[in-house]
Amino acid sequence: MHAVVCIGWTVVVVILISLGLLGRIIFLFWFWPAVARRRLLRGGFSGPRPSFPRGNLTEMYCNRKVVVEGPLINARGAVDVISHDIHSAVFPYFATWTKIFGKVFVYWVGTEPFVYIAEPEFLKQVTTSGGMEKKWGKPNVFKHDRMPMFGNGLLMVEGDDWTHHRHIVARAFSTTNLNAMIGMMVESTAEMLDDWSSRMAAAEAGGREIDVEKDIIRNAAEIIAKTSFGIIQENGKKVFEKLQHMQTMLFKSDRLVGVPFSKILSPRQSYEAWKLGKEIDGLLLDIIRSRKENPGSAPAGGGDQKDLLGFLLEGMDGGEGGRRKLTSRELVEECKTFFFGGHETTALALTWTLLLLALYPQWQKALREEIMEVSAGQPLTPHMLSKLTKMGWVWNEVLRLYSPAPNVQRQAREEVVIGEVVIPKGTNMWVDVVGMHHDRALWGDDVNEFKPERFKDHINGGCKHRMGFIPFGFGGRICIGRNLTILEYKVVLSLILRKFVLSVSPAYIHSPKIMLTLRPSQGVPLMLHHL
Ligand code: HEM
Repeated sequence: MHAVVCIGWTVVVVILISLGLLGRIIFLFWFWPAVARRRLLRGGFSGPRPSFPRGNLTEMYCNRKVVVEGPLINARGAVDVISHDIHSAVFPYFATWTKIFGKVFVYWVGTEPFVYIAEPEFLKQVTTSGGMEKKWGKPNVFKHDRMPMFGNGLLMVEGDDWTHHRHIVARAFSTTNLNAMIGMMVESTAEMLDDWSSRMAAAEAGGREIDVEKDIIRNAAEIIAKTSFGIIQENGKKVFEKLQHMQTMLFKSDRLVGVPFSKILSPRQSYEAWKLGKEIDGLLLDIIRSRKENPGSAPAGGGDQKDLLGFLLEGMDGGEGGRRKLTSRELVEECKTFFFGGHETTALALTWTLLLLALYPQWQKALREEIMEVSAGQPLTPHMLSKLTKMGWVWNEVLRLYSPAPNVQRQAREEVVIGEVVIPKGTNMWVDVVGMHHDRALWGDDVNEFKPERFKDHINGGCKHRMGFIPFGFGGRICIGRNLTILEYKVVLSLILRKFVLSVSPAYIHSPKIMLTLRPSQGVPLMLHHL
């Protein structure tokens, strides 16, 4: 009798728990999205009709056409100038929807609503004006998905933790600290250029074709690994190989982000990303532990060079202003954030630049002359780099046309009200950086032309709105690595242009594509000649 009662109660408890779970699932994935949709429509937003459970993902990915232009060299052997009008190639769905719904509308990633924004004035009003910034955090849907990559590093933390991390990390990115890293950048790049030279020695006269994208990414990964956590040893190499592997894995499963239980749909990828995350954390913790035990141990190339981790540890030891130190776990997550946030973006800015300089030899010549004049073949110094003005214009124009970070996202932590417009708590925001950087209304009729001189007299390139040019994001969360990245850009580009002349290979196919970042999906084969 007693046993029967026990079984009865167990069944009741199991049923209640199941009903509770079912209720929560229905609330999260059906009821809340339905209410949010009604409120957004009532608040004046239009947009494509979503379906359950994929939202608008089917239109976004399944029917997707990748626009490929090329080959670049026409039948007469002459270079055809390729089009930089890339918005409809990389975001065909947004290009179609903006024609129907305008520059602000709502679309759905699975059961998650996203307000699409390609209108800088609207962006300004909802994010930076009148204390709005505090109302926005990072989308939970991406946070969970990219946890093994960024953890709770600076890119993802919010609130007081963000203020605390940003304060500590910013000190590591001071000009003095960054300048001390030039040696490491030169060292890695010199190895890459020596490799190019030896590959050229084996080639026939007339130059050698090299897919610069792969090598530039590898070089940038090595530089960021050295400058972040000082690694050159086998242990360190393992870390960055695993980090790169994890990035590929997470991108593959990215396609189902926002769809309920998507992790269960790709269990192998989720498990492997988790496992890789654990291995990387373990290796980084070892590096941190040994650096804490031997604070004087030099990173990378030895001597008095320091990496970002070294500066973070040093800052912590000061126990500044009674602030809490970063824990070892937080340091691991910052190191991963530097790696993921820092290497591919910088490498892509460099890769697109090499392509554009190969396409526009007059600019290649102008930059080479500037470098020769400023450095006269001597080792690069911070002072020399600061005098590379034209290179600065080219840098900005590349970031405008081929922005490595093609979008920025946020999620409303509380209700956002701007006049008649109401954005419910929990709604996400997707800022289309590529869309704004290619908007004729903001830049004029030459919007899709490569014209670095537009930055000669205007820091904003003559864009009609202050927030229409945002390669590094906006507001308080603007990229913390932007001074590091321009330094690396100038060092690597100067070393390449001092040694090689670049032209476009007939094999190049112009096919930019979004893979988290904006990448040349078919690589960038260039013809290299010694100067
Ligand atoms: C061309 C190169 C780069 C581009 C285009 C770029 C772009 C961006 C953008 C758009 C954001 C804002 C993200 C948001 O608001 O959600 C950002 C933030 C960030 N970037 Fe970069 N980045 C570059 C290089 C770097 C480098 C070299 C590092 C570090 C080594 C870095 C580390 C970060 C971090 C930690 C944040 C988060 C800042 C915060 O939320 O306080 N980035 N970056």
